[in-house]
Amino acid sequence: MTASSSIFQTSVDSDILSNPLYISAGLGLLFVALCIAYPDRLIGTHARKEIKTATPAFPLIGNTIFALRIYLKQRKSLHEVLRVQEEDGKGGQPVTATFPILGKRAIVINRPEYIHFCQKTEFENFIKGGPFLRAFEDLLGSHGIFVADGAIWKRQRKMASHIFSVGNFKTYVQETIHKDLDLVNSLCADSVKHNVPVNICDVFFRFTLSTFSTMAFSADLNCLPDTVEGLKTRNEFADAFDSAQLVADNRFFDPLPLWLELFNMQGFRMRKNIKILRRYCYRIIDLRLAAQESGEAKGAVDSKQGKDLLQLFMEMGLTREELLPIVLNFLIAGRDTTAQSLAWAFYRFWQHPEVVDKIRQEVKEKLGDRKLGYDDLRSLPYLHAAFYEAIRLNPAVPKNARLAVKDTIIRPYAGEGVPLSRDGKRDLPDIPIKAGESVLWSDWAMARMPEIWGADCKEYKPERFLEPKSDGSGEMQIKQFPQSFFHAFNAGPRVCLGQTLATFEGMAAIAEITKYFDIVYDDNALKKNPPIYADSVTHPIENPYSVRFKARA
Ligand code: HEM
Repeated sequence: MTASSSIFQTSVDSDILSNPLYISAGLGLLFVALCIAYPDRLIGTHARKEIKTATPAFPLIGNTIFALRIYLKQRKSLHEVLRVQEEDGKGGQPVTATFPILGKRAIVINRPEYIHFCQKTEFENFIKGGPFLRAFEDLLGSHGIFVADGAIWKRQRKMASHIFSVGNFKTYVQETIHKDLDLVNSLCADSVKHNVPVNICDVFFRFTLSTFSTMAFSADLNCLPDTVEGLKTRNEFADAFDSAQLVADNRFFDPLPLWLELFNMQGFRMRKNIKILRRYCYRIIDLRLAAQESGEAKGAVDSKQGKDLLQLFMEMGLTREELLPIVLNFLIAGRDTTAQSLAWAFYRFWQHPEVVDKIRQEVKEKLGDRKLGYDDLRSLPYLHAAFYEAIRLNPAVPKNARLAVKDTIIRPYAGEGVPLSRDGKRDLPDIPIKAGESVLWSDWAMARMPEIWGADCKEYKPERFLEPKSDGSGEMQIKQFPQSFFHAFNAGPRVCLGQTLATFEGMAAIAEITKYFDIVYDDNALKKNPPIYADSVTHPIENPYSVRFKARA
């Protein structure tokens, strides 16, 4: 090449580079090429042809708008998951979505067969990981049982399992729950006396907070009054806890970096809530530390009823600061889940008064004037079924996710004991998943899928949980579904630790309240304004309802 032609060439190049028309055309071409390469998925993600993509999906941003609508509260998360399942995953098929959250790709696995694989067959490969840390670390710490993985989680689980021993149930747990139910009954009687309605959802929250803090921390928080007047004192801890959970849940759908919370309302709210919660929990911990020093920590370390949860963790040598997230993690588990389940159950009772009649009849026949004891759990199958059916339709943890540690193929029929679809069909594909991507499921959506629960899945039918005993007596017993089928209590090594406690507490509360009182619902209010869920980590009622009570003769 001659010197003149090279000078000529350079000037043409620089002309192209400085000509806005050429630059725009080049960028336009690049954009079109990228849109062709990523027609319905987030830029940089791998194609996943085996599974359908959730709608709406756009070139380069994938399903970001889907997540943003939930984040901005324009759509309700559970309804969106169900819509995607019904429209894009017809017949209960898996669906996938890409967005700048949950490892850039989530695969919706709303089927027991997939859940079994991720929570049992390859449990070690599907962890809580980054998304949970991002949402919860400032609130629940990185070491709390709900957030931790691996050895830290295992240690906490082992330690906590001690308080759920049968011995503990037959003494301390049973006694504490009935003591608090006596307070609930006095409260209901007081509302009859003054003929005033009571926010029953609030009463359940106070009841479970009171019983759990007594059982786990031997702390009386004075949050459960025995008069209607007492309900006027708001529970600062509960308010802060509810608000913090709403923020934590929103973070799962927030595509922006978390440090922006330093400057926005969401961050401000969270910091304020955490301050209140810490103050409250430190009160519980400091009371114990003081009692220990003065030798007064009697109930907590009494060998007859076993050590309470706080004592068990203290003996691990944890500091005051390390104990804080443990107290919070267990409070969220012990308070919210059971209280919300009871609030939804009593709403179902409004829709199905015949269920209450059957519960009363069973309780009268089997218990007479006795209070429900741990040994009675098996002899009240209808009450049990009525509570579980309410939990099926309104599970306390309505959606959940896990992160894949390494590349794998999710095989829906791997291994023994895999629960198959209702008709025993093998109708699901294998799903390849890459390290860092997420699986997502919703027990709330699964409860509404005919492929899992049959054509009447959306109806409240306790009979679903009943089957005849095999001894030919004609008596009924509670039906045992595989964990990944009736999945409201989770499955595999991380199955709910408090299932028996929650079952006992819920059944005892329903038995006691319906024994002594008729519940008078405000039909007009409930028809006009039926309970809807708030998008949260658990499943609270956004618009709690009130009832009146009438003493039964
Ligand atoms: C109806 C009431 C309840 C329901 C539906 C329920 C449901 C669940 C679910 C779905 C999980 C799994 C969460 C996850 O891993 O992401 C879980 C875990 C757990 N639950 Fe429950 N729960 C209930 C009541 C309770 C109660 C009363 C306690 C008492 C402390 C409790 C203690 C726990 C604990 C400690 C875990 C963590 C287990 C682990 O990760 O190893 N739960 N529960």
